[in-house]
Amino acid sequence: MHNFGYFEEGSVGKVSDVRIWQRILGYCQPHKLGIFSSIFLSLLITCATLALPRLMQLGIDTYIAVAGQDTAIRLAGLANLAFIYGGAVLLAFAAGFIQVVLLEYIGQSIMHRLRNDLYQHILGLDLAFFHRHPVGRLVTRLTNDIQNMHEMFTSVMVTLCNDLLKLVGILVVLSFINLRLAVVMGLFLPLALTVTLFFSRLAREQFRAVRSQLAVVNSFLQENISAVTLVQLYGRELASRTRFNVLNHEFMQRSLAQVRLFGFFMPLSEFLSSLAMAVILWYGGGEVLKRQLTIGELVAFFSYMRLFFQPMRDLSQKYSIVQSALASAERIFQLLDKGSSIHSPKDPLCIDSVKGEIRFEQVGFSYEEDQGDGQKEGQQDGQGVLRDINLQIRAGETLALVGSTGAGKSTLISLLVRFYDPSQGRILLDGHDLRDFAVSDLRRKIGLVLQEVLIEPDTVLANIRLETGMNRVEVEAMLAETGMDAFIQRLPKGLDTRIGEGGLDLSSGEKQLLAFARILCRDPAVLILDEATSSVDTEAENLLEQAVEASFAGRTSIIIAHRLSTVRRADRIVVMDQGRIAEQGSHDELMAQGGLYANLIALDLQER
Ligand SMILES: Nc1ncnc2c1ncn2[C@@H]1O[C@H](COP(=O)(O)OP(=O)(O)OP(=O)(O)O)[C@@H](O)[C@H]1O
Repeated sequence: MHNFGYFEEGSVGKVSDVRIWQRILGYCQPHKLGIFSSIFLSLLITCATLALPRLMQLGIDTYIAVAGQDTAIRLAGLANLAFIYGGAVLLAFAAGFIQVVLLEYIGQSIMHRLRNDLYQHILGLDLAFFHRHPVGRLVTRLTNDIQNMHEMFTSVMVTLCNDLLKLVGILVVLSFINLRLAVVMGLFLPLALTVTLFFSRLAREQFRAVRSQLAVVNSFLQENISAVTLVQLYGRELASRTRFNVLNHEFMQRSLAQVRLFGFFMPLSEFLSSLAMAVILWYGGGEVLKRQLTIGELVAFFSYMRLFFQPMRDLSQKYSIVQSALASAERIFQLLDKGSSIHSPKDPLCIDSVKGEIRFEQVGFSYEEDQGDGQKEGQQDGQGVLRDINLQIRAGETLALVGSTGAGKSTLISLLVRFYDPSQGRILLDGHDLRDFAVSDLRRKIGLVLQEVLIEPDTVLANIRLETGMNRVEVEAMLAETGMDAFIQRLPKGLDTRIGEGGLDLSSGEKQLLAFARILCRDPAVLILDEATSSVDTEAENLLEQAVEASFAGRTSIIIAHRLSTVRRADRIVVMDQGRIAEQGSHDELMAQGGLYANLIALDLQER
């Protein structure tokens, strides 16, 4: 059964939407020559196909249905015509082949560019966007939606172009042969068109109904089979079977409705075509008797009418594919138009070296949720995740952030590297608002080591230096200085060990060390560390602690601390609670206060 394209969220593209077409044409622009060549090939194919009935007519009228001519001459004439007929068939075949390859190439190139554009765009979007859009949907944009458009560019465009030309061509040729008969045939066109469009709409709805019911059946199966232990434990087999039976029955009903529709349309289209033949037989036959039409012309008419109905059937199906491709295009372009809320200024500050003094002034923040209607809703009835944060961190100071789960520590750090901007107040680096720096420059100056590490399939050296341009000797010196060379020496080929896909799999401790080395390559003025909550092996942990200590010297450092040893080492400890700074001071001062910090220590900072 025909696939009517991929649909999502019940959306269907409007074929009349000019803006979408304009943007699609924008992507076609570099392939103008190829597209024009393909249209030219369409013309060739149409001419060659339409010549066939005409050659048949010539054969009948000039050589077969005439009396009194020498048989040898007639046979020679027929042989010539057969030769030309064969040539036309060959031409249509060759042009068709070249056209398919050409359009496939154009389609693939356009999709390749679109996929790249989309991926590049997605990578540049702010984190808030990713919290609002599930990853699965974004992957769908890059796969199914693009595939949908590809289908339109290749299979549909070929047939659409050829079919439309063929329809017009047939009407023109028919009117040359016999205008009155052509007009009679032309009356069938609106009827056939209406039936086809009506069918394509119904078919699309049926197709979507079947697909959505299939999704229901699939998710039921997934849920129930994965929870089969519970189904058996609570004796829910009968209830589960009954529910499945209902869903399964509905699926069968919808599938059968679709089959009935196809079963009706296919003969209907055949019926219309045969009806047209009957009219030609009656009216055209009469014209032959009145000597207004030759036998050859009548035969040609029959052949043209056969040719006429095939494209009509094709068009009904292709129209649906175009609609679903346009819906895909609309979703893709919407995504491409989505701007990031984190911008670099037009004229960013250019300061080569910063000292690393940080100031939070009346900072407030809430994760906003887009309600889809442009309205933004703050969390907890306007109560932000961070509130009234006033904090000054001196250049070179080591600050430990502690607090229970959900206190807002990670959020505070996210604001520092501009994953988000504060909803209120401002954050200053060396007296300059963070928003005055270029985002990439800021993220080089403020290095954040996260617990997740993105490994690229390459050597350890390449993974450490990334795009910094640091040479091998410099990397080795940095590793030796921080004591991390011991980690490298443990690897089979040292810095040249291949890791990631197809290479060595690093342990979580080793990954942490790599992430740390990576940040140090950028020599950031401010170093931020989210201390590992998961346990890493003791050797890696020791190495990491040693490296952290070495790299904290002379740098502003902020660490989300989960270990007692870390907080003791810090110059100052900031305790967060429900989005506010609850306490701050040295370990001894805070212990003496006997407040929140003392409680956390009693739990050994266990609330990770
Ligand atoms: N992307 C997000 N969207 C909405 N709310 C979020 C998001 N990230 C965190 N939150 C909420 O913000 C609050 C603060 O979270 P945050 O991760 O900053 O706390 P934390 O102190 O770092 O906690 P933990 O130690 O568990 O990491 C929590 O209530 C959390 O549920």
